[in-house]
Amino acid sequence: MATRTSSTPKAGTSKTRPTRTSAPAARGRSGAGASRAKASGKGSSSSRGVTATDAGQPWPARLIGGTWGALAHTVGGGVRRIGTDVSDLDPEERRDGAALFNLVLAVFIATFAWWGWKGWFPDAVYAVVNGTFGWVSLLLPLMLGVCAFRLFRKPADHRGNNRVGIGFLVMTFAATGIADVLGGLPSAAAGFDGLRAAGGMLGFLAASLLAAVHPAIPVIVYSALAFISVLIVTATPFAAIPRRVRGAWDHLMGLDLTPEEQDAHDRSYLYDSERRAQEAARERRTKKRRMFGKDLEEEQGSGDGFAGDEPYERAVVDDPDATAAMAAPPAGRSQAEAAIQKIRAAQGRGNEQAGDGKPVEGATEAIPTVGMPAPSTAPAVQVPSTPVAPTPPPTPIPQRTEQLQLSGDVAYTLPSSDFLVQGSAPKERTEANDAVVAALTSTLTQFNVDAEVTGFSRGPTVTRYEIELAPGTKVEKVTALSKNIAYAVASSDVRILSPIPGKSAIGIEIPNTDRETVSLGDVLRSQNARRTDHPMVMGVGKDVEGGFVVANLAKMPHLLVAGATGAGKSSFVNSMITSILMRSTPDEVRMVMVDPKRVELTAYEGVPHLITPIITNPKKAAEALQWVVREMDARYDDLANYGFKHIDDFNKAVRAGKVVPPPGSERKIRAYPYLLVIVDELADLMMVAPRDVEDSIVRITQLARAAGIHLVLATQRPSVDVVTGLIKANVPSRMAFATSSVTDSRVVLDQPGAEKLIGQGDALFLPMGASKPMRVQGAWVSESEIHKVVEHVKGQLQVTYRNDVAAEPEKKQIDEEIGDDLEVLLQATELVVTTQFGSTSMLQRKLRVGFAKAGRLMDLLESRGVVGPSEGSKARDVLVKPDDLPAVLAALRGQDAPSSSGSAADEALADNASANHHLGQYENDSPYAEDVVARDLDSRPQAVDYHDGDDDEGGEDAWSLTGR
Ligand SMILES: Nc1ncnc2c1ncn2[C@@H]1O[C@H](COP(=O)(O)OP(=O)(O)OP(=O)(O)O)[C@@H](O)[C@H]1O
Repeated sequence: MATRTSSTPKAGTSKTRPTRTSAPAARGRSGAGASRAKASGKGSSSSRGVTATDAGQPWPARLIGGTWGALAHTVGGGVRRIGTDVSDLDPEERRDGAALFNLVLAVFIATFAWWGWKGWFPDAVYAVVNGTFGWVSLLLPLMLGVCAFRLFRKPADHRGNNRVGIGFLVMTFAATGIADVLGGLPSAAAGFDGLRAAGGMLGFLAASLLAAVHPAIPVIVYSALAFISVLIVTATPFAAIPRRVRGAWDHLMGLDLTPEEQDAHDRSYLYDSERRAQEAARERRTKKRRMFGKDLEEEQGSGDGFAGDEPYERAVVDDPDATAAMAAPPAGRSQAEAAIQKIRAAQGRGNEQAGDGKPVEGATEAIPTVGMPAPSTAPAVQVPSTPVAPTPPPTPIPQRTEQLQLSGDVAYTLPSSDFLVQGSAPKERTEANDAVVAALTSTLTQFNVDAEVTGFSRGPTVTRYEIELAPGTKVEKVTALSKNIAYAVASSDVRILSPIPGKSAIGIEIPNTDRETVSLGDVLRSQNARRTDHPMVMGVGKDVEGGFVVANLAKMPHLLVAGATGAGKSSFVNSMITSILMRSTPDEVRMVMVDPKRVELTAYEGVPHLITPIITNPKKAAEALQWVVREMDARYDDLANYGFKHIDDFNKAVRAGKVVPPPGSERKIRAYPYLLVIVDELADLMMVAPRDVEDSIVRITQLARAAGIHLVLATQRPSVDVVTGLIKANVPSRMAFATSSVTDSRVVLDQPGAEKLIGQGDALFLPMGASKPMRVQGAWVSESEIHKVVEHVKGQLQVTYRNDVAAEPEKKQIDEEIGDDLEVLLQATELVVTTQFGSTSMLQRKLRVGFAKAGRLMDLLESRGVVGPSEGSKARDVLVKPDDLPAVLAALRGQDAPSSSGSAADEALADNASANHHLGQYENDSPYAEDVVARDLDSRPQAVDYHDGDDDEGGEDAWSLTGR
């Protein structure tokens, strides 16, 4: 029996291929293509009549081939029409010749096996068939008939057809084995007559050996095999057997389920993994926006929607009619014309739906941006004829399950989701998209590329058009056309993805001429954001398929944000901070903001999540990073002392009351908040203290994850001197906005791409662990929204700043830094101060040290205020007078300074003294009691310093557990 008599060699073997989309064109093309088509058996000569190569055959062969093909095609058309109105298929797909062969064989065997046709020819064939299969030959016409039917109806389902064929082979073999046993296990001596009455020759071979061991064995083995063969033929996994059996029973009893019930029923039977895969596929489908929308209502009605988000995440599924129209345009009309017509027809249907009792509300609403210049792209151009999803009413973000009770019994209310406005409804398809499809299609046709635009996913900024290649067409043929495509669609920002990750299709991302703004409110209200109430989750934006993207900053665990001026970095940082303010209390997340540009983050001044005023001085910022390192070390100490690996576990244990201070300690142990350190311009910091900043960043990024400390570094200068190799290696997540060069893109993402972005929030997001960046349109939050959120948050709690964050590092730190170099540093100080000449090469010569060591000494001198900053090849300014030398040397040695004049040395000494004093406090278990600076003495409760012990109770700092 044959499931497929002519196999299909991969068309990649041929240079030209008769296009799927146009059979007449294929016939008109080169003889090579046509002959290959024949060899392939695809719609072989049988179904397509005489081809060019047929012409080389003798006429009787041509006549038979042509007649067979015509007959097969007629029968195939008839079979396909049973129960449907589809009588024809793409000639490339048909297998009518093979199907007819199966059918003829089935009928022929039936004539003598079922109907007892006699004669020398049927008798001879019957003897062979019956002698081989025994009475199982009675089943053969049935099996062949099923195969023929499938081949006529589903010729392209190769896997299914092969499965059924293999299933029937197994079934035949098993049945002959059983028939042999039931026929009394005839011996070979019984001759053909004996075997024909049982399982034939095949049955004898199958059963005799097993029956020699025990007659029951072949019955058991072949019954099992027969059962398995039924499962193969019916494509029934073991897990689905009960469901199928029950389904069959219900069908017999007339208790069939409705499609919805069936769906629910199916799910309850599927294994978890299968269900998850199904749900993932369903989710993907719902996100996907296809060009040839079938029936939006139908998809929505299938019960796949997600509460509150359906209009955003709704999918438009393929319309086979539309695809068919693309595939086979009417003769005399170009492919592009046919596509456009089909699109218009589909669009008309979409409009009908929109008008069908479902008013399109809010479709033309743009995001109100009160009090600030609207983003240049904000109001999306409305195309009246475009089907638009109705905008859902904003659903409030559900109440957090956890009681938002701050330390000190202060109830804290998160800002209402109403503060963030609702964006305009996303569009599935606009006329601009249709125009691009037509342009792409005609470009492919003009350059004779055998490929077609099979769909597109419209995102807010760009649309990704999907192009599928005909077998044998090289990917390079499309990628080489990038300039022509850019020309055709009149956009220089065309980005080609080959392939689209996870798909056998090329993606062409083309900016929308009618782009849309993504409102942060919509992102935070999306299902993705609601799935978790993790306080560090931020709204990122929307991907190219229009799906909402949210990210957990705690999992990144550190993020580099880069892009040219005006590309959207600051807007992203704003969205990030606003997300945090919307979702977290100051007990959960604290922030350190560094804003050397002084204008970007001022709106957040005074929010209780801050632990220090917004730092604008780069030098102070570098110091703040050092504080973060100390903070991290302190947290690690606690983790180590209490035996936890991550701050989350520690916090959980604290909340459960399982962390108790050691006996004798009066410390009150509190959960540590996440600490988010945001640097809005890294370049400014790297200019003042490159080594210190790099050291701190590297140390933080290497270790801080477990301590709940996360860094976000933004820069508009992603060059190697700002984003050094060390920083890059330790900041795994990247968000690249449009960069000015491919070199910059490589610095941020390690690959090109960002230089092709189109600015204004268009970004490539490469979260930790991802191999390919994801294109997103960043979420937009307006100044007025930020203002509302900030006002609310400030109204809840009064900010409490610590004053040690941007302070000079402690003496202990200094000692550690100097390490074994104290002696040589003292000599260097003496030398520089007495000569008043701050030259590194002088230190090299006089102290006989290498260049690196001399440079380090000079840096140490700078950090202690002895010399000024480096001025290139010039000697540094010496800031200490020779008179002050003893005091400075004493300070370096860590000794008490003799009081003297108010010079830099004095200040150094004073700093040291204060550091000592500070340390003393630290050792006395109340280090930060005085650090809590209340800025505002109004009636609001104060944000509690999470390290602060309770003064009255003589509380101990969270990390002074060991009584240091
Ligand atoms: N996500 C967004 N959606 C819509 N428009 C945006 C978005 N992000 C930025 N824009 C537009 O781009 C302009 C510049 O953005 P932004 O100030 O964030 O750029 P930047 O990269 O921070 O620039 P700079 O480095 O000069 O501060 C904004 O004023 C706004 O009009």
